[in-house]
Amino acid sequence: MQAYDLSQNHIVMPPEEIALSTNQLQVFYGSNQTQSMTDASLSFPRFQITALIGASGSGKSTYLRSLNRMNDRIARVEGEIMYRNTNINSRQVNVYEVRKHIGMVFQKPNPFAKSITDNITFALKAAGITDKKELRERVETSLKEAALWDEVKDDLNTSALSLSGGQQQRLCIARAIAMKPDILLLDEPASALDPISTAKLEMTLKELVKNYTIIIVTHNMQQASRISTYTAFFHLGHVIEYDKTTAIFQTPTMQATRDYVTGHFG
Ligand SMILES: Nc1ncnc2c1ncn2[C@@H]1O[C@H](COP(=O)(O)OP(=O)(O)OP(=O)(O)O)[C@@H](O)[C@H]1O
Repeated sequence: MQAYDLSQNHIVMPPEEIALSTNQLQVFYGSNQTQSMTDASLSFPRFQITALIGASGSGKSTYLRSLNRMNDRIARVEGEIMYRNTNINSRQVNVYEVRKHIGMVFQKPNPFAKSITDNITFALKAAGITDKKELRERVETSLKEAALWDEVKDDLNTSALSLSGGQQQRLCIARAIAMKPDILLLDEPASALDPISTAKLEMTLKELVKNYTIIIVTHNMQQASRISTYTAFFHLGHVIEYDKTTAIFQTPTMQATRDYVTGHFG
């Protein structure tokens, strides 16, 4: 692979209101503390979709998972993660509170082996919501927001495992937004889906971004350019370039970005 100068980068500060930002985020894995993320400083604009792109192993998931402290048990994460004027990477901050505000959807749909309703109410009940009417309303609202309601409204008590992969992934989105988060993190949410389910998921994300700030890891560059406003390009644990998606794909500043988006990478 061609060696790029990793000390150089091009990172813009979006002019919009910022929902979440990281300052010099560094991640170290394992007993020998291998550094997998170096000084990632990015700001994510509110009510926009930001895509994280880069080759396999470039650190996209490592970075994404750090944002709601999913790496706590497997890595040492240094640096600041600023959310509502608080550094949520501080040990004093309760991770369960963080995850109420910053929800996550994973690569493979992972509904619980429970009914559609129970998938959504499980975390709500654990958070102390017991009022039946409120639970019913939250189920309906979140399924509508995740564009799944019309397909499942007559089968709410059937097993979530009987849904198609695309429906399961939208159920996982519904489950995440039932907690009324501010920010949704999605780690390659369409990688296990067929093109029709992928298109439906993308349409859902375009609707959701009216109410949520979305950060999505994707391997699919067409997907990044279809749905995101901003894109960050990662390489070997470094953020090389962060800019408007149109700039990243049409007029990238850095050689590594140019090579990656034109398929001349490696
Ligand atoms: N749990 C872990 N323990 C040790 N090293 C890890 C762990 N998870 C990731 N890494 C390492 O961190 C680096 C970045 O991996 P990461 O999964 O974040 O990249 P990625 O860009 O998301 O890749 P992919 O697109 O294949 O998912 C890699 O070198 C990987 O081996």
